[in-house]
Amino acid sequence: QSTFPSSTMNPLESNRKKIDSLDQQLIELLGQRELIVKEIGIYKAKNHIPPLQAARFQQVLDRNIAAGKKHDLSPDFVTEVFNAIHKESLRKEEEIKSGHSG
Ligand SMILES: O=C(O)C(=O)C[C@]1(C(=O)O)C=C[C@@H](O)C=C1
Repeated sequence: QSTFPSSTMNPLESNRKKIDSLDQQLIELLGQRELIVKEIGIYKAKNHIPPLQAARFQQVLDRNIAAGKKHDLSPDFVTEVFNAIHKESLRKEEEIKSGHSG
């Protein structure tokens, strides 16, 4: 096994640090997105607009599949991630609509 200067991390450790930082950013961004979804949910509930907006979600998906390709992310992967995000958006907006959102 190769050794590294004691002052520096080995590549596994340093790459795991990078992943930890990126994961933290992902969570923060998802939290920010979710806050906006809550605002949309309140607006929709007040204005009798259904949570599910299939055409809008298709646009979101298409745009992010295209963006993902530039970063070497497969369309299947981007679709899975955004389906999961969308599912949570709908759960939140339905909760707000039913008045059980606290
Ligand atoms: O754009 C909306 O109407 C939203 O509520 C946001 C959002 C999303 O998470 O992107 C969520 C639910 C809709 O089906 C479409 C899109």
